Amino acid sequence: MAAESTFKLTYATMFNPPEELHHKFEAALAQVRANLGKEHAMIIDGQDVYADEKFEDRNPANTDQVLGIFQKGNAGHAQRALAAARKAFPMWSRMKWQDRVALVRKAADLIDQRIYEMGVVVAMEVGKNRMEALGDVAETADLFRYACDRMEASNGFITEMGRDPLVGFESTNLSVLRPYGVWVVISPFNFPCALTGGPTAAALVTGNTVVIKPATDTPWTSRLIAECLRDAGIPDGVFNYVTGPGSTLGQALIDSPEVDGITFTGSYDVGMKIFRDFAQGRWVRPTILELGGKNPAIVSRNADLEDAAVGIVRSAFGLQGQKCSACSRVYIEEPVYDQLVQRLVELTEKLTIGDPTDRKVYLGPVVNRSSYKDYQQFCEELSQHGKILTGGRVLTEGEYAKGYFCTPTLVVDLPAEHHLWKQEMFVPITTIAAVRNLEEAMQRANDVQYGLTAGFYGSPEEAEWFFDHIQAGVTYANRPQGATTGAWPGYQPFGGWKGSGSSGKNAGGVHYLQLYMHEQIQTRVRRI
Ligand SMILES: NC(=O)c1ccc[n+]([C@@H]2O[C@H](COP(=O)([O-])OP(=O)(O)OC[C@H]3O[C@@H](n4cnc5c(N)ncnc54)[C@H](O)[C@@H]3O)[C@@H](O)[C@H]2O)c1
Ligand SMILES: N[C@@H](CCC=O)C(=O)O
Repeated sequence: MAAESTFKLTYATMFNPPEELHHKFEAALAQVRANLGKEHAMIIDGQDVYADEKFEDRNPANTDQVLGIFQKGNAGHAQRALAAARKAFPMWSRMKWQDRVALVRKAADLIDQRIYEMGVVVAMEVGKNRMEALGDVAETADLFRYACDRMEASNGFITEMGRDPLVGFESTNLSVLRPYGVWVVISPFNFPCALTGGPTAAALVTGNTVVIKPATDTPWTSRLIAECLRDAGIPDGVFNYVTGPGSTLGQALIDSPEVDGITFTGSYDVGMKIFRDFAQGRWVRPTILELGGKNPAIVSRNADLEDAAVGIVRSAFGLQGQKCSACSRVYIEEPVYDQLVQRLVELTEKLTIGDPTDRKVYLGPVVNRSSYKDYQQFCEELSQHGKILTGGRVLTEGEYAKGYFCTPTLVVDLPAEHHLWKQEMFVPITTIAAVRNLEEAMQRANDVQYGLTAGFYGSPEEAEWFFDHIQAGVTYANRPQGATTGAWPGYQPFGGWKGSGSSGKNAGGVHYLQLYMHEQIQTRVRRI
């Protein structure tokens, strides 16, 4: 975002962008549209690699539109990519860390240079509105730079320790964090840029070599990240990009003894399977899992209700509720329940739905037919067991006829024991309940297997109580920019507790890079 020098794009600032940003997005949109339907290769050992089988990447806003043709990589491609990464590891890991930092920074600059093109691809591939799409790309460049900054701030993680109190000897001790080896990054569809690029940058800057496998709904965005890494001059084999189904290609990566560590971001069920499968190796290998969420907002009788309403609606329906951090549950103290619910409905009904590349649109389509069907089934069930206040239907006429468009949905009167209070739906549906007091809200908020993000609206004293009691890795108080969403590297490092994540250290934070390295103590003794 260098051109808009006074404007720093983050998920919290994206609501009033400068006009210039829209002009540049429009220009990039025209260019990308003129280049749809092309075939894209995998990248293994620096070479474009084609598979016998292919798959189509289609636009969820208009499923007639083929965005690109991608390679259906198989177990053989997984082995080739891992072998290339293994071969490159000695050179890359022994390179001065300052040189690795320089290359990763250069890749960040290239991402910035291509931000509009990449933003358009994210919007078309995922269905993100244009500001969310540009945010995903800008976040990626910031994650790259943050990883570089942490490497520098930590002196490459080389730390002088105490000297042994020996008579007649000088004994110096160094703690050196060193890379593990070959790292696999498996990413989800919803943040195809940041959640592919962020772990990749962390793994690379710390000296690991990488194999990237994106979600099958979003292979194009990751191809563009891979191009930025390649064009920055990162040597052949240091990163490799393969595409294909998780159940075959992804599983082959997980099952390989050639993998030294993995970062998986995706659903709880797939993540737990990967965790168990990966544990079948000969020793314990680092497994960073970033999983689902069922993120609550709690609203006290002392809250600023307008801030609460705006923040909840943004977090419930940004990216069509398909953020791990989406606000999918709301607990409101009884005295302000009616007033807040009325305002939530008003704001929800004002949201614009349509082609997400259009600047006026807030909600695009959900990502694929499976999510579209899920939405319809959830709405059917919720209408039987609760009351749908607004939404609850898909749009199928006119401009919506060829896409997966779902109306943003608010539900009340769902019994507290209903399973949809606990299950991640990952579509634009939020359930709302009245609570007698904040203790009841907190008990219900924590009574799920997840612990990713949470939001609170109330007095400053109540907010401190909230932080102290909520079981979640990213927590916000009194934030109209987003009740539970909108974390940014360096500001809100992102990660979850309980079933939402394995490492307990958040991405884009001060403790993250260390997850990609193991410690070696080097003791050097000489007689004096
Ligand atoms: N905690 C976080 O930071 C975070 C961020 C974004 C999304 N998510 C979660 O991701 C989910 C949505 O993304 P999704 O639908 O793409 O998730 P998903 O679990 O369906 O897929 C994620 C990735 O895993 C791959 N995969 C599937 N089966 C595999 C297997 N057997 N072996 C190896 N790889 C396999 C997929 O191809 C994809 O690349 C939600 O649950 C969301 O909460 C979490
Ligand atoms: N950075 C995102 C979370 C990514 C998960 O899907 C947010 O905070 O909204």
